[in-house]
Amino acid sequence: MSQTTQPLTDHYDVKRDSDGHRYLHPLVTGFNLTRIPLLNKGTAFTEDERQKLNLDGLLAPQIDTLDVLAERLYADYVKIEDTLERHVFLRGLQDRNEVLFYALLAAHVEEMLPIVYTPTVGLAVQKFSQIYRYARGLTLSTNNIDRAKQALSNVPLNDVRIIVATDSSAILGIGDQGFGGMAISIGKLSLYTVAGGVGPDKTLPVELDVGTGRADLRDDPSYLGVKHDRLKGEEYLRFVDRFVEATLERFPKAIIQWEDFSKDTAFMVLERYRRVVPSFNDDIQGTGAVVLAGVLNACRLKGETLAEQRVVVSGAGAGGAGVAAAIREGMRREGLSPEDIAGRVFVLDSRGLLTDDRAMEDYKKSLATPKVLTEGWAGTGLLDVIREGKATVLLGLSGVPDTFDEEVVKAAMANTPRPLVFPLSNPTANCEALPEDVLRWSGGAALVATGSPFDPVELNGETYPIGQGNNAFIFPGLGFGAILARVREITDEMVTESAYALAAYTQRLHPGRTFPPVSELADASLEVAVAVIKQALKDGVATEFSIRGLNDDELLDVVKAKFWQPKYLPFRVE
Ligand SMILES: O=C([O-])CC(=O)C(=O)O
Ligand SMILES: [Mg+2]
Repeated sequence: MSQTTQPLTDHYDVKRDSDGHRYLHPLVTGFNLTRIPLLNKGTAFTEDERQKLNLDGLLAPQIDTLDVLAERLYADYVKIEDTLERHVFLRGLQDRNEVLFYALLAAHVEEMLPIVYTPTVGLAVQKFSQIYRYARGLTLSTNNIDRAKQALSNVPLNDVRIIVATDSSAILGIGDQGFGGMAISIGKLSLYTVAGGVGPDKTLPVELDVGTGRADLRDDPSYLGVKHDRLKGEEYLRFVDRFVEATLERFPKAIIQWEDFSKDTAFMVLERYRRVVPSFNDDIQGTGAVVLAGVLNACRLKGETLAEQRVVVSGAGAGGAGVAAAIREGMRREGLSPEDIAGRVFVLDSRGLLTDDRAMEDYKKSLATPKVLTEGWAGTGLLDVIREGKATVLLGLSGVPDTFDEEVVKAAMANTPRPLVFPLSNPTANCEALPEDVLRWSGGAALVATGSPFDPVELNGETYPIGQGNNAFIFPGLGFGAILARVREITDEMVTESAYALAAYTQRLHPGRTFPPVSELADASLEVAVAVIKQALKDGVATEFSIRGLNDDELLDVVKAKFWQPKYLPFRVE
């Protein structure tokens, strides 16, 4: 094959000058350089670069700085009213000039997170075929899975460290989305960079298009995914095996975050691969950890412990199961026995309380309440469980709006003056209750946190900030710590430590809150990363030598130094 037919995997080297400053040595110049989002600087190419890189005459005469470009883009951005249009605008920028995208995002995290991430990303997933513009990430489908290695070799990156992969079977709370799930992989990775310090050249969104169970998508001529039913059973596993095999070969240092797999595949995929490739499931483990952190903080605000609570988890999918497991682990750490815990954590699916006499999927069995504990109860529906189980904490992971209605909240208030009510499902339309309703019904007494962003609630002259209990507070730091420690495996303890690190961060800096403000996502992630590295060392899964024996402050310095910042590096051709 001639040079020009090679895939574009080597388009630059990052080098250091004699003073240790980084610069880019481009292997591509001229017009092509302006078409590579990781390298394009738009009008910020300097006069010298323009001349040396064959760009002379191709750009506007004006030479801008990154800051000026970001301000100009922001002025355009705010003129757009529709949130999906804003998402498309930002995604377009990401596909054109990636450093500028991250500079803009970093400068407006709180404002733009709801656009690149939940809730707008939910809409972007649903409309993905309509808003699709450029190639980004890796799509494996039944059309090309037999050529997975070739497909991986076409990815224009050489050192991917973090992959977010989805089979789109349970996107957020909105279910099977077929090919559109790619938007969630892209959105999660934007957070890895802006909040988790992983350079965009080290990130790869992956869509595993195994088909869709939705006939409406398959029949839609504008749908861009493969138009057959989902692979199941052996065929499904062989598909994912091939992805993992090809990934291990091409990107041996990569970690995989499994995202939005339905309960039918999430547990199996996690267990099948977590010791083959360092990986974790964001919905089971990330959501579990973030909710544990928020519940610990809310308990402290009440002057109580977690071990004193009685917890109802509404929803037994990946998120619900993960949250129940995390809460149980938290109670175990506070000294409760398995028997004590069994009487304090109640998990409900769409048919009511999981009790051990019921027929159910394997993964639910460990979540079930012993039937004997419910003897004499009036029933096993949500209200019955809250009343009979004396619930003090309500965690919504069902994806069903209005699950936590006034009667439900008042039932919890009969058990405790200040119940924790966390309607956590995403996006906003799938949230179990609106924070302002919960606060109104409880006269401001309930402690409320959600999964999607909500404005503070004003009630009787008081302002209540609504904590965002989203796994965005966990996965960027968890993944970054795992990358820096070069782990062989991501252990459950590493995930649990990330929860305690987030709780500690919040308690230290925002003692009145359940979660930090989203503007501090990156700061919180630094501390999560440190805790994850420490636990990786303790668990003997860290292979990175240079972090051994460092104290907390030294580890924090390492994490900060490695945190990628959006800057245009100078180009040099020798
Ligand atoms: O993406 C989010 O906002 C949180 C999450 O993982 C989910 O809801 O599935
Ligand atoms: Mg998710």
